[in-house]
Amino acid sequence: MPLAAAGQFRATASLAQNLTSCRSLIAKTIAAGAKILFLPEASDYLPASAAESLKLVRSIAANEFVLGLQQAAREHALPICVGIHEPAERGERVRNTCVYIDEAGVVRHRYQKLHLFDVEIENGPILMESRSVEPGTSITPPFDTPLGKLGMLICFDLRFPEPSLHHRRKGAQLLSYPSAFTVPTGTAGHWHTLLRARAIETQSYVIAPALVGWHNEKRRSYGHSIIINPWGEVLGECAGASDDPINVASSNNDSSNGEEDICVGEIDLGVLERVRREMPLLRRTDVYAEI
Ligand SMILES: O=C(O)CNC(=O)[C@H](CS)NC(=O)CCC(=O)C(=O)O
Repeated sequence: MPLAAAGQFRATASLAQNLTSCRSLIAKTIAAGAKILFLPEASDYLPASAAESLKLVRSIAANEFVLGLQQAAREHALPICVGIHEPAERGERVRNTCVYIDEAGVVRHRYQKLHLFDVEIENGPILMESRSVEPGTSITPPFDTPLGKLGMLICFDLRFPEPSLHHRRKGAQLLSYPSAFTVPTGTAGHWHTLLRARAIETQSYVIAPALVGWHNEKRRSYGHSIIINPWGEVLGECAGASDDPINVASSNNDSSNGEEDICVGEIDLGVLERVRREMPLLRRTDVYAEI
């Protein structure tokens, strides 16, 4: 059965450093024999502020991080699905997008994050994504990959069942959620619970690669990149953020604490068909609205 890989690393504001980390995840993916690699949200850079994001953002064609991944995809004939930033058409904002690079190194599909993370949680994260990010306005239809039909969503989208059910109705077999989940919400169980719910209710594979560790003095991500099957079972999972104190400058690319890693899972569409056949989820759209 073909393997999918989900990678995690500690992104910083350096595109070059992040490319180096992702190249090492690509090497691990090849060594594991996986046929497709999923990389986290904001893999090109994790900014410390909206101003820094505007300074770092560039178009796909001029993004050295994406160009490097395209070259690696071509070299290894490895499709790569990755979260990045793109400039918005106008205004002082960027787009939070996910692109699918095929085995020839061509950017074939893109999706722009629909739901933005604006939260002010006591003793928790205060993040206002909509200040710097322009929300998407459409769902990219599921498309063929060597492992099955893929529907792309991003991070905070995982809290909303509607777009994943929409993908399922359109034929998706795999759902991807590249993420940069916060530590307080991850520790509360939201990451595992919601992702397993999305897998169980859509009877699909869920692949969620996540950033991990300290990105800058203020921001740390939860990690726990994960692959879940249509029965809700966890097939593979990476470690969480280590308890190391803030160590932004020296610790990137340091895989010794286990943060930079991949997990893999077998994608068996026979299992998916069996789950869907054995437990048909027939909706009562005569009673409530179809999504
Ligand atoms: O685009 C960037 O620069 C990086 N983007 C992110 O880190 C995004 C928006 S701040 N993070 C999340 O959506 C976390 C959601 C989350 O943690 C939850 O739902 O609990």
